[in-house]
Amino acid sequence: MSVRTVAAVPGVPDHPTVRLGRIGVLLVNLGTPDSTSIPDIRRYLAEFLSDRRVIDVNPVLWKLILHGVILRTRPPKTAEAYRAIWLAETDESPLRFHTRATAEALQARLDPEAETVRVDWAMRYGNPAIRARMQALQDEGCDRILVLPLYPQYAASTTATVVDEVARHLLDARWQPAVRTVPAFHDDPAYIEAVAAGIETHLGTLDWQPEVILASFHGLPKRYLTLGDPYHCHCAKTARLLRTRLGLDESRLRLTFQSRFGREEWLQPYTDETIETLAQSGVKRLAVVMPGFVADCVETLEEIAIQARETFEEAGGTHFTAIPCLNSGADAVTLYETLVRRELAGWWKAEEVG
Ligand SMILES: C=CC1=C(C)c2cc3[nH]c(cc4nc(cc5[nH]c(cc1n2)c(C)c5CCC(=O)O)C(CCC(=O)O)=C4C)c(C)c3C=C
Ligand SMILES: [Fe+2]
Ligand SMILES: [Fe+2]
Repeated sequence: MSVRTVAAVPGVPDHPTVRLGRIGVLLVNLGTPDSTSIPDIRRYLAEFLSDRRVIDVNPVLWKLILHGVILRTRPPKTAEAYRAIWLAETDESPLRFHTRATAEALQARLDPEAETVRVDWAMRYGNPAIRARMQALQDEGCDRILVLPLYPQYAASTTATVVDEVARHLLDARWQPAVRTVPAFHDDPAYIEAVAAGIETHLGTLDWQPEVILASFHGLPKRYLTLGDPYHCHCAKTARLLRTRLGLDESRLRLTFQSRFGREEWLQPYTDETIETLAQSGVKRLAVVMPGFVADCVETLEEIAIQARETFEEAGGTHFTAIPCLNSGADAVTLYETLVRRELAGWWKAEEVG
């Protein structure tokens, strides 16, 4: 199939010229504030924490708590964390930087001239918004759009809420594109290989080796697991496949969960408590890999590389390293290229893409 131009709609004299037949690929990540100012952080947290997929408690009660307590108390603390990791050169968060760089590199791999495949990126919360980028892709002639939520492990709080937002765009569209979504890739050999290679490369740069590696994933309320969310199982499977690939047993590569929010119980074991216990029990050298985050962000660079390091060293550890996420490196782009080509093959004959 080739790109074609529809010059006019018969009977509609001033109908604009439309270019059709392109495929859009939309990479979607979680989101990020526009700046580290308190109002921008508050706006971002308000959007994020008002999402029923993220916080599912009684909506009336939650609105009171969110606006009455959380959005008054949390923004200064969150702003401080973002300031510690903000990229001065491009004036943005690392998550935003890597999401954009990944989209650009993937465009170059798939179709450098963007003749038939147009790669774009969006954020679920904050900017650029999913609905704006879906429309922009359509305006550029994409009548099919492949959405890639950048979460290896499915969670309703992450993957599903991206698809919800795409669906809201479709609900309002008079002329809908055809849409596909890339499924979770927690056990995909291409993903496991990329993460394992990242661990090996990073450890190869050190003049010491860890006694223990923690595979630390973002947590979720434990209740979400009992309600049927497969996230915990996806994380456990990723950790198991990494152990097999790296030849490590459960005591050398441990599964933990970080970034708790609120008072209820979250998935266990907790990363911070595990780090403290390990140091107190005599472990001196620790590495932390965060395979659930495809790009470094406030949760990996501040909570782990800064805070968790302090926790470990204060409890007696001597050597600590936070392994970089896939970010926008060649391995990451190869992974996304594999995932995207597999889906596009259903729309185009493989040889027609790129
Ligand atoms: C990778 C998967 C993620 C899951 C699952 C997830 C669930 C989840 N998160 C919160 C609350 C917060 N998360 C915050 C930051 C944040 N979360 C993820 C990813 C997942 N979240 C990322 C990649 C980031 C970093 C974004 C960046 O720009 O760097 C924050 C904001 C920071 C802070 O104030 O601590 C909050 C709040 C909940 C409640 C939740 C599931 C219910
Ligand atoms: Fe989060
Ligand atoms: Fe956090």
